Amino acid sequence: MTHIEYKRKVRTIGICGGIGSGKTTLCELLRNLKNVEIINADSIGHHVLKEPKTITKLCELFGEQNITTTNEVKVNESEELGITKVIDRVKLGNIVFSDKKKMEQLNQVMWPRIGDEMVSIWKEKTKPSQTKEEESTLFLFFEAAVLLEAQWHLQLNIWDELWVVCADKVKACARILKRNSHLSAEQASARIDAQMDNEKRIATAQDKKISSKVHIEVIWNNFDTIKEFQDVFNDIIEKMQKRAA
Ligand SMILES: CC(C)(COP(=O)(O)OP(=O)(O)OC[C@H]1O[C@@H](n2cnc3c(N)ncnc32)[C@H](O)[C@@H]1O)[C@@H](O)C(=O)NCCC(=O)NCCS
Ligand SMILES: Nc1ncnc2c1ncn2[C@@H]1O[C@H](COP(=O)(O)OP(=O)(O)OP(=O)(O)O)[C@@H](O)[C@H]1O
Repeated sequence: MTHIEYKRKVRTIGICGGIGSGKTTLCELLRNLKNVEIINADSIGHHVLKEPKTITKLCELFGEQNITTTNEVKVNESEELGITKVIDRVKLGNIVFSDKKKMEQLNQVMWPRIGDEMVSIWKEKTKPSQTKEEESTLFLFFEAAVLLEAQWHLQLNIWDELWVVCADKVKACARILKRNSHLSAEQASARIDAQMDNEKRIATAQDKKISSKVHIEVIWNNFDTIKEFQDVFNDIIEKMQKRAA
């Protein structure tokens, strides 16, 4: 018996950009469109932080008492409770966002695992199926703040486009302070400085190694209202659809 396989056209787009630049806002606008799926690399990272291997490795690096908290969880069918240790992201964040070396140690553990998960998801979404699917192109977005820092633009062979979202530091800092009220101005500023600056990010994305194969879109979001950003967004989507046609 012959099996017919149907392959839907998928266009894979990475969204990167600094903290507070507007990646999530952009994704919220994308969610209103048809044929769009968005995968968030921060969420993949949060799952990776729950893997026993990761917990063991990070406790060795940073000290169990410094980065974990204990949780009461159901351990069996009869609702018995047990204690388990989980990574406390606030504690870990406070350590790594103020210490470049420690951030590098964390990245060495996390980035390969997150990258592997992104490729697995991409393989799943792009594999042929036995049922006839929609003929329209699926736009598969990966929102990954540190996409360029992690070298995923070069290491993961999945991209059709890379979108770089940018906002000036003062703007980004004000947005972070408004959104994360537990952070001080110094902490917000340290988080921005822990990442690539806009200039380097744009230059990295526009480097021939990647821009010769992948469409690069630089998106400035220094606006004070979502309405102003929406106008820019509409234009970007129109061009994205033309490229996919
Ligand atoms: C440091 C951790 C524990 C903080 O967790 P928390 O829930 O507070 O933040 P969350 O994961 O939601 O990230 C929020 C933002 O912080 C910035 N950020 C996160 N990790 C990093 C990093 N390694 N380098 C620079 N900036 C980072 C990004 O802008 C991200 O969008 C967590 O971010 C982490 O494990 N980071 C390492 C893995 C990683 O790089 N994740 C980001 C994938 S895009
Ligand atoms: N054009 C805009 N007008 C008004 N507010 C905005 C605009 N863009 C973003 N914001 C606000 O700024 C804050 C940060 O934006 P957003 O969460 O989209 O950034 P981000 O790049 O996803 O940041 P992070 O990496 O920290 O998750 C949010 O509260 C958002 O509502």
